Formats: sequence, structure tokens, C-alpha cells
Amino acid sequence: MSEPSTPPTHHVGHKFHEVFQLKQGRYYDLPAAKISEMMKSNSLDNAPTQSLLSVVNGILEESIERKNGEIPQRVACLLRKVVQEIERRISTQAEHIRNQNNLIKAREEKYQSRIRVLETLANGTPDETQIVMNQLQLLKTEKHKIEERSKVGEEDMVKLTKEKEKSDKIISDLTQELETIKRTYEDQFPQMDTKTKEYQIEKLEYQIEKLAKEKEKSDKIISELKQELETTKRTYGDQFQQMDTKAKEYQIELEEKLKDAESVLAESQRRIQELETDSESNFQNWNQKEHVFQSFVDLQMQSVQELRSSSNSIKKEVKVSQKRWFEELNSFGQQLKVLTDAVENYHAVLAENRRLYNEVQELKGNIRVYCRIRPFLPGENRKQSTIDYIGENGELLVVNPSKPGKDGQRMFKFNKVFGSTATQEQVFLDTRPLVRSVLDGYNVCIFAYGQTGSGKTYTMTGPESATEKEWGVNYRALNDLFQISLSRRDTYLYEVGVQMVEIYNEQVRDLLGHGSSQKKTLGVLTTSQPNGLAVPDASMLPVKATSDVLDLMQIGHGNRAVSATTLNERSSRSHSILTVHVRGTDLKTGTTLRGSLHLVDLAGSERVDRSEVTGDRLKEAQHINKSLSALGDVIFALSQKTAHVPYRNSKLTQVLQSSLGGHAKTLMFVQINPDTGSFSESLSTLKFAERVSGVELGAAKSQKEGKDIRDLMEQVASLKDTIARKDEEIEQLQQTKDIRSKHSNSPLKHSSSTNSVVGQERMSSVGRAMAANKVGADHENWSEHSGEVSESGSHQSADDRRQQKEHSHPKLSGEAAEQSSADPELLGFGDADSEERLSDISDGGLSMGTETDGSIGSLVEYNLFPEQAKSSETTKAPKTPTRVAAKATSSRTAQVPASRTRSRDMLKSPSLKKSTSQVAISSSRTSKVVGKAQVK
Ligand SMILES: Nc1ncnc2c1ncn2[C@@H]1O[C@H](COP(=O)(O)OP(=O)(O)OP(=O)(O)O)[C@@H](O)[C@H]1O
Repeated sequence: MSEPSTPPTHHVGHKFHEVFQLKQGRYYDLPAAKISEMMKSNSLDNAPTQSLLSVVNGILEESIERKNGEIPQRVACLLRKVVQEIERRISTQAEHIRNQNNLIKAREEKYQSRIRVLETLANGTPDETQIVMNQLQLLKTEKHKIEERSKVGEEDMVKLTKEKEKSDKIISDLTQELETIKRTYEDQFPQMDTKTKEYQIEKLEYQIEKLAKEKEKSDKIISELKQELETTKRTYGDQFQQMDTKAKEYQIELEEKLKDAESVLAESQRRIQELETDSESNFQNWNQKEHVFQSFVDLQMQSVQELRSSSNSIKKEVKVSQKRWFEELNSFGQQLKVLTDAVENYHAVLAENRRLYNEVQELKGNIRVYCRIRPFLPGENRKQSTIDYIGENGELLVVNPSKPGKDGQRMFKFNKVFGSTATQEQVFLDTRPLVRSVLDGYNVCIFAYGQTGSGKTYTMTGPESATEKEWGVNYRALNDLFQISLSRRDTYLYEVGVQMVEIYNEQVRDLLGHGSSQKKTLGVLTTSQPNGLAVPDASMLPVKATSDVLDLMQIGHGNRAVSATTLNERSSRSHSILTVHVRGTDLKTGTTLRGSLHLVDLAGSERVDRSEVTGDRLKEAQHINKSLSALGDVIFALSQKTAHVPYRNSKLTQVLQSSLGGHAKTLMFVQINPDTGSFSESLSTLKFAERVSGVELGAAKSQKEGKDIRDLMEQVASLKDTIARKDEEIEQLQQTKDIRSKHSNSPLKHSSSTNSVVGQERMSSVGRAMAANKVGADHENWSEHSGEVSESGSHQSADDRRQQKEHSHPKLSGEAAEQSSADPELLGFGDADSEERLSDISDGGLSMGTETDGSIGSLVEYNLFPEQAKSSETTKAPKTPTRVAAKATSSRTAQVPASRTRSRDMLKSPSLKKSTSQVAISSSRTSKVVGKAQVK
């Protein structure tokens, strides 16, 4: 270790130096306190070795100087202490060298590990290379430090060697001095007394011995130190060499690694360059993106600004709007109040609206007749058609194929005529307003009339498995019904129920019943019930939608079809009536209204050929004729607005009573087959329809028509008056008859009653004849009859014939009448006019307990029997021929030579009945339309 040089050390060393500078012999004089202070371990520790050695020399010199050679105890202690310090230092040096050695070893290990780290790093990244470089640098520094320390160690060695030499020299000097002292003593010795001499000698010997021991000790220590020093030097040299070698190896390795590291570094730099290039391009990209982004942000900022400004303006607008809205709301509130008042009147207005709507309907006429011409079917001769012309206002001109020219032409007029190309939708369009009336609490009756195969079912229902486009009136009407009820659901709650019955041979059967209830004959109430049900015992099923009704219709038709197999095509020989009952409840007032819709599929109207008329078929034919005739009577009576309407003449009219007359609306589709083979049937059908529709003139219509029509209407009114007067006469006659029958107690009650009926008939016929005479005879009927008369020559008048008939076949009741009517002979079928008689039979049936007798209906009815009217005409000339009648007569004069066949054709209809007034009007119309047609 280097000598202490710190200031305090220096201070202590300085003290020792001062002590060393003391004059010789002074060590002996040093006080004990001073010596003990010097002996303090830190003083000795910090004193330079030179000073310590000079202290030893000083003490030895002083002891030599002093003649007695005595060394004070305390100085001897100091000497010992100094020598101990020197020894300690030598051992410290040895320890230090050992530590150095350990340190170098530790460093070597450290370098080894660092080399390993460097090796690892050499294979690593540029960062690792950098670390390696740093490590190398550190190693170099360390190496440099070690070299410096080695130099210091060498210097220490030299110093120690020098100090040892000095010590050797001192010891040799001391030995010499001791010799000198010894000799001095020996010289001085003879002069001393013996005791002192002995003492001195002993003392000296002791000291010498002690010194020798000390010297030995020192020598030994020194030699040990020397050896140790040598060994250390050697070891150190070896280690140094080894370290040097290793350092060189490491250096080489490191250089190699350095090279590797450099190449790695170069690679890294190349990569860095690449990365830099990449990063450069990326940077540029990012720059561009940043630029774009910046511009985008600028744009956004701009739009945000715009948005802000627009939001501000919107806010302002909103405020303005709020203000305006507030004002408007206020005014709305006021308007709402007005509206609330208006809404309160809404129901009243609605009711008024409905009333007006129905008034319009009534003005159009509550009984409407639409004629529809069926297209030719495959297999029919399309070249010849009985339809010649269809006018836009309901005119229809039919031609008799067997009579070319005007003779074979006949014009009819109805509310509307649909040609063969008319679609189902077009047909329904004019039906729709009636359907709406049902929901307003009116009763509506829609039926189709015509011969079998003329298209009744097609019009009412549509073809089998019809598409929506082909749907018939039934489906469309029901659909409308439910749609309108749905649209009114806020104001009205509608409940709909359905009944379906069949009338066959004047018996009413339930088509929706189950099991035995189907077969049961149902009773019909002649007066309308409060619930509007004419057949209360028939099943009433509630329905919610058109499909429900259609399903029920399927069931009804199925039930009808079952019967058909056993009753020989009963479907076209019975009437089926589907009745839809509607009850509407006003949600506000709670009032209810009822309406019903009758959808009637009538039996075929064709006449039964005489040869076929036997048994059941005859019975069926009678019933069909009777019911259709009764229907015609009722409708005609209604159109005439007569006081009495003969509903009770058939089950059909009884069932439909609620939908015929009053405010009820009736629509009849007259179906015509254009085939020439069906001409006579078509003509009958058209005449029936004409009778039904001809007189009905709505107010609107009459306003439109000119003076002629007004004149005619006036004439009709006067005729009605006449008829009313005749009614009174008939009533009187009726009373007479009643009185007579009361007074009659004859056992031949049957015959007397018959007589009364006969009388009644007679009177009726008189009345009818009178009426006919007054209004002017139907020229056509007249001509037809005159044709017959001219042909038979000996034929009785119709009245006479009727009287005969009535006398020979008194009126029977129920089955008896039917039985008797079934006998062709009894019925007079041997006659050429058997068909007319069939009608008579039917009428005869009607007259039993009916309400027609003596009524306008029966009067009119009678007038519709041409042969009766004609007979009157042949006997009595018209008293007051009207202008129209005259016109008609003149226009028909041309038709007088019409063949008998034609007359028969015209008369074939079971219901070929016309009122005189109707005839007059229709004749006039016909002549007009014919004129038109001719012009055309
Ligand atoms: N307007 C029409 N367009 C096309 N075909 C029709 C039309 N009218 C009727 N037809 C067809 O004529 C045929 C007879 O019609 P439909 O069965 O309707 O007669 P109908 O009078 O109901 O007969 P029935 O009295 O026997 O029931 C059917 O094949 C029907 O499809």
C-alpha cells in the first residue's frame, strides 16, 4: 500500500518527524505521557515507515550513547511497538498482495464471463454490437488499470526491497554498534566495581540476548517476508503472464468478434439504411396522409362551422317556428273546437247523407231490372243471334229468326242491358250502391231470372272454381259488405248472420241445418218480424268475413246437391235463397239498424213441354210457374205502388217479403240466351221482365223524359184512378159475394163456394175487362188472340171459357187442387192453348185464400192473361182509346197478320201478363225505339 498522505496522517507523521529530529538521548527524557501518545495505534499506523525506522535507530543510538547501556522501560516499549508496526506493515503488504491476487482472479472470471457475453452479443443486433463495443472498451480500461496496479505493485516491491535493505543495514549497524558498545563496556568494565560490573554485564547480556532475539525475529520475519515476496512476485509474474496471454487471446477473440460485430454492424447499418429508406417513404406517405387528413380535418372543421352556423340559424328558425306553432296551435285549438262542434253534427250529417243517398236510389227506382245477354257457348251457332241491337240506355231489340223483317222484331227497355262481352266487374258496378244500402239499414233483394243455361248462376256466383276476376255478384256483394263494414268500424259495430233456405214444391227447407232439421218443412211468417226474420226456424249462423259466407254457401249448395240426386236436377227446379242479416250498432248513440240482403238463385223459368208434363215434373212446373208468377205480381204491384201487394201467393214472395216493397231495393237480372233455338223462351223472359220494370219511372228519369212521357204519366194516373174506382166496385161485389156465401146453407157447399169464386172470378174478369177497355187493349195481345180467334173460329170468348172451366172444375184446395190440375184432360190440355191453361191452373191455385182477389194485383194479373183481355176486346171496343193506345194500335196493326205460331211463342211464358198501362207505355217505347233502330 502507498504511504498515507492524508492531512491528519501527515500531521501525525510530522509529529514523528519532529520526534525523530530530537537530539540524541532525548528518547530517554521523553515523558511517559508523550510516549504513550506516540504509541497510540492511530499515531503509529499513520506514521511513515521511514520515521518508524528512524525511531528505532534513535533509540539504539541513545542506548549506545549512554554509558550504562540501560534502556528505559518505556523506550523499550516504544521500540517494541515500532518494530511491531513494521512487522504489521510487512504482513499487511503480504495480505495486500494476496488480495491483489484474488482480485486478479476475480477479474479474470469476470473477463471470462464478459467474453461469453460478448460472444453472445457478437451474434446479436446492432444494439448488442454496441454493448459488445462498450464491454470491450471497459475491458481495455480494466486492463489498463490492472497494468497500472501491477506497476504500483512492482514499485511497492522495490520500495519494500529498499526498506528491507535499509533494515538490514540498520541491523548490521546496530550489531556493529553493539559490538562497539560491548567493546566500550569491556574497556570501561575494569574500572567498575565487581558488583556493578556483574550487574552491567548481566544487563547487557540480557539486552543483547533480547536484541539478538529481536534480530532473529526480525531476520526471520524479513526472510519470511522475502520468501513471501519472492513467491508472490513469482506467482504474480506467472499470473501476469497468464493474464497477459489470456488477454492477448481475448484480444484476438475480441478482435474477431469485433470484426464479426463490425460486419453485423455493417449489416445493421445496411438494414438501418433500408429501414431509413422505408421510414423515409413511410414518412413521406404519412406526410401525404397527414396532409390529406389535415385537409379533411380542415374540411370537417369548415363543415362543422357551417353546421354550427346552420344549427344556429335552425335554432333561430325553431324558435320562430315554435312561436308560430304556438300561435297556430292556439288557432288550431280554436279550429278544433269548431271541428268538435262539427263532429258532433257528423252523425246527423251521416244520417242525412244516408237518407239522401237512399233518396237518390229511390229516385233511380227501387226496383231495377238489368238484362244480361249470355255469350255463345262452344257448339252453338254463332252466325244467328236473337239479339239485334243493344242501346246505351237499356234498349234491347230482339229478332225472331224465323220471321225476317220488321214483323219478327221486338223492342224492350230495361234499366240497363249488358251485352255478351260485359265482364263480371262491369255487371257488379251497377249493383254496388244497393249493397251499401244494406249497411244503412235497408233490405235488398238481388235475383237472376231466366231459362236454364241462360247464365243465372254465372251472374250470381260465377263459373265453377272461379278466379277473383270471374267472381259473381254474390261474392263481390259480400266482399263489399264486409269491406264497407270494416271501413265504418269506428262509428258502427256490425254483426252479420246468414240463413240459407230452399223452396221446392212450395215447401221451405233449411240448407244449413244438420240431420233431420234439413228435411223439416219450415214455416214462413207473412208479416215481418221485429228481428226481420221471415223464416225464424232456419239456422242462423254468425259470420265474420266473406270467406265464412262462401263456406256456408258451399255447405248449402252441397245440401241442395244431395237432394238433387234423388229429385232429378232439383237444383234448377228449386229456388235457393241466401239471406245475409246485418245489425249495426251506432257506437256513439247506441242505436241499432237492421238490413238484409237476399241473394236468390231462382229455378229455371222455361216452360214445360206438354208431352213431358206428368207426375212430379208437372207438380214442380206448377209450383215454379206459380212462384215466379207470384214474384212478378208482387214486383209489378210494388212498381205500381198499389195499396195491396200479394205477398201471400207463394212461399217465395213470403220469404222475400221484407226485401220487396217499402224502402227495400230489388234488383233482377234477366238472363237471355242469344241462341235462336231459345227465342221463344227468351221472348217470354223478356216480357216477364218488361212487365216487372216497365212502369217503374224514377222521378229523375221522368224529369229527363219529355212531354210525351209526362202525358203518359198523367194518363197512367188517370188510369190508376179508374182502377181505384173499379176496386170499389169489386169490393162491393165481394161484399155481395160474402153475404151470398153466408146465406148459402146448401149441402153442396163446395159447389156454392165454387160458384162464389166463379162469381168472384167473373166479377174480377168483368172488372179486368173494364179496366182493359178503359186503358186500351194491348194490341199485341189483342192481335195474338184475334189470330187465335180467326184460326179456331168457333172458340168461345175467354170469359166464357173461364166460366165453363170454373164450373166444370170447381176450385179445390191443397193437394186436391194439385191432383186435379195434374189431369191433363181436366186442365183442358187437349186444347191447343194448354200452356195458357197451365198458367190458369197456377193462377187458380193462387186464388185460393190469396189476397189477390179483387185487388189491383189480381186486376193487373188478369189483364196479363192475354186471352181474357182479348176476349173482352173482341166483345167491347175500347171506349176511350188513348193517344198512346192509338199509336200502339196503329203501330201494331202491321203485326196483326202475325202467324199463329208467333202468337203462341209470345204466349208461352207462364207469367206473360201485362198491365194495360204498362202495355201502353211499353208499346209507345217500343215504337220509339224501333223507330230509332230503324233509323240506325
Ligand atoms: N256471361 C257469360 N260468359 C261466359 N260464359 C257464360 C256466361 N253466362 C253463362 N255462361 C256459361 O253458360 C253456361 C250456363 O250458365 P249457367 O249455369 O250460369 O246457367 P243457369 O241459368 O244458371 O242454368 P240453371 O238454371 O241450370 O242453373 C255455363 O257453362 C256458364 O259458364
